[in-house]
Amino acid sequence: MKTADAALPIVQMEQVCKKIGAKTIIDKLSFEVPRGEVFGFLGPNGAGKTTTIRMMVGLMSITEGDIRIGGHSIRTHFEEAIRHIGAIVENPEMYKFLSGYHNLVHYARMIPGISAQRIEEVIKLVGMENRIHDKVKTYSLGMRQRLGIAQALLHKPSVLILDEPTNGLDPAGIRELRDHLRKLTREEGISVIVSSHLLSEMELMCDRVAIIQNGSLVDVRLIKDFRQADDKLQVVFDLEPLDAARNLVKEVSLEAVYELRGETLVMTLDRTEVAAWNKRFVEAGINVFGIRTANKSLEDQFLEMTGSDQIA
Ligand SMILES: Nc1ncnc2c1ncn2[C@@H]1O[C@H](COP(=O)(O)OP(=O)(O)OP(=O)(O)O)[C@@H](O)[C@H]1O
Repeated sequence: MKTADAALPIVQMEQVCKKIGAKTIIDKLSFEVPRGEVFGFLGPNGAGKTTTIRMMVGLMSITEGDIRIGGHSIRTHFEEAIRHIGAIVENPEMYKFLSGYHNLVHYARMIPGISAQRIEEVIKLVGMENRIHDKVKTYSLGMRQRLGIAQALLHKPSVLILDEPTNGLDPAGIRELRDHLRKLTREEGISVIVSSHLLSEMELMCDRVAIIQNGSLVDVRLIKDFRQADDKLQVVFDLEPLDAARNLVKEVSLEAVYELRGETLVMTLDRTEVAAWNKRFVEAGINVFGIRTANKSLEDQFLEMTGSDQIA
């Protein structure tokens, strides 16, 4: 959806607080979701992801602060703000004995101005052309979810918000979902917000993540920055004979950082040095059986940031 505010972030969280009774569930949460990205909302169980998403989509009131969607305040300009959102927060209602197509037609009737052509478009966007005329009861969980996404896209929202979309999906289903979400950002220019407590899934799906814990923001980072956070690589060389390799390392460089770990030699290197060391070992008659990196996983980095072992 083109708006005069196209340069603004699609979602702006401004010092959002949610209190229920005496309990503060969300505490001064501020961050921005740039347009055209898959944005992850990550935190351990109970961190406040669902509460935040419910506030974003207008299902729950905001105690303090504001949320702007496409530049419009959800507090003062609810209709304009909500028009930009397509969301699946709870399981979408579907008629299992109707086809996917008839579900979409039924749903489209409730939204003014949805054309038959738009229905065809959303079917294509979620890649369901081949199965759309089958009954929903024959669909896998992943297909039901894609139908839900198609339904949420009918009114051409600027941002699609999915709460824990990978729940219950197998790895193939997750991969498929990721491909479809990426396609949406590319082909429809739509922004996508997904929540999850699973780092591994976020890494696969998202361009950027906001990490929350106990209702507060820990950090917002590009996934690729996590990958580049360590510019030095820990490189594990599987070598034989190991003693000769160690002697060579000592001979070549006094500064080389290395350790013997089991039957391997682990060196801390710039990426560009890896090939040079491989060459030196081979030229010295040392057998190189394997080279791999052993850097901190994204997960380790998250755990360090949140100081929590709850994120799994
Ligand atoms: N209506 C409510 N009344 C009181 N506390 C609530 C209410 N709704 C949520 N909470 C509490 O707020 C906190 C955040 O809940 P929320 O469901 O937003 O977390 P979440 O990050 O989505 O977790 P999960 O991954 O488990 O769904 C939890 O401690 C929860 O118990």
